[in-house]
Amino acid sequence: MNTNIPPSTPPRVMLIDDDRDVHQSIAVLLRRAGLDFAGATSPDEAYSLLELEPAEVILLDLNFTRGQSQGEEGFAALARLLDDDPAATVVVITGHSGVRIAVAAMRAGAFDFVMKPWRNDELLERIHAAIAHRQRRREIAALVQSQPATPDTPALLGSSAAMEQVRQLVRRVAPTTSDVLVTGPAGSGRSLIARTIHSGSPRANRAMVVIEATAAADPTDDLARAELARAKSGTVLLRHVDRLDTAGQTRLIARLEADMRVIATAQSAQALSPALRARAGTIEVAVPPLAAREDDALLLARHFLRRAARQHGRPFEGLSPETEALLKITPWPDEVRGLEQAIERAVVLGDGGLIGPADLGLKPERSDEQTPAAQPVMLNLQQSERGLIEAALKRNGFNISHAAEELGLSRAALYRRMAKHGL
Ligand SMILES: Nc1ncnc2c1ncn2[C@@H]1O[C@H](COP(=O)(O)OP(=O)(O)OP(=O)(O)O)[C@@H](O)[C@H]1O
Repeated sequence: MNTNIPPSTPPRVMLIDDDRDVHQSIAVLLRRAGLDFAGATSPDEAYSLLELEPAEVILLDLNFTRGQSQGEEGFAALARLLDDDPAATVVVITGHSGVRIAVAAMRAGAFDFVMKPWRNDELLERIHAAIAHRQRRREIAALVQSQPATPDTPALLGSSAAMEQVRQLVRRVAPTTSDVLVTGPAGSGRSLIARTIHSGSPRANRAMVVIEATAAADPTDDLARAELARAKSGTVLLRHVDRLDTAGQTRLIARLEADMRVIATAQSAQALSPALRARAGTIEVAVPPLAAREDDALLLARHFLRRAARQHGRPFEGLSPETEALLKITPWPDEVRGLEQAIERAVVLGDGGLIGPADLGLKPERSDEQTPAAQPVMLNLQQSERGLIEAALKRNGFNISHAAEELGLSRAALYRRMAKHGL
């Protein structure tokens, strides 16, 4: 989750409420008070927006479904907001008779509450108190923390039951020092989950060392050896341990220190030797493919669209209804990464209007066909490789070492491929 707030900008307050009239009146109030307003009409939209830009204070309405007054959805959102950012400063909005609910929300980690209908001066007072609290916390954290904090880990988005289970497991294992094996298809978010586990761990104030397992096991790779040594008494992310044969896996085990926390990624635990499974596979976190995540593909597509539009300074209208329908049923080669790249391509190459199926390489649904309704047009190997390299370079701010590490290549191999593709 992105928690870095530039110090000089006006404090940002996010409202999560399904009522557009409430948005309008609070937006006016906050802007007059010199604050920056951001609005989300659902918790899912809020997680995505907060990932792109953090807020000093979050105003959270507790009831989203008409007729509900017990605040279950609001409490679930409160838990998730604090889970994504334990320093989140949340002020809950409750109905006028909701004292019991307000108390429960504060016990659950809310900073404060306001009751409907509120007086504007009282609401502003609460917001300013929350902003001051958040800033004090940040100052104290800076004083206490002598080491630079771990870089922000992007939030793990998705609201399907399958991802909720993953999130629960991550929450449980993160604060321990257990070794973890993260399994799932390539591009499904295994590394992101590894980073999330690390950032929730007692060792989070030390950087996690990320190494391709093939390099870590290579006796001639002195750089990888030195990197691995840095992870002593810390945490190492060993990517793609299943790319090693049994001998390689044995060499790898020999290099792992007893007090290193190992988080490894693989397609499945099957390819691991019993010895490596014993060392690195104490707990398995299985990442489901997008196809098993209900409507998460759509939620992620909207998020990637917002992010790409912001990153590349492109206006965006959104996804066309046809695209949205197809996104729910389309299998993506390379999973979340494939979807992320397709959206970024569409934003960069598009004209800023609605994104149609063709912009994502999707074939419109044809009712007369027996074959699955939509298949992304597979790019040829050359294009895919170029796309992967370009995206890795961008993601890593054109840092060759980091991009090479992410791609599982040596720096030299990455340079060769960049030259081949004219990058
Ligand atoms: N649930 C998610 N929410 C937001 N972003 C996600 C999610 N899952 C994956 N991503 C993004 O998708 C991209 C691919 O994820 P990641 O690199 O973690 O996959 P991976 O399984 O480790 O892939 P590989 O091992 O093949 O490189 C990353 O940019 C990551 O931030």
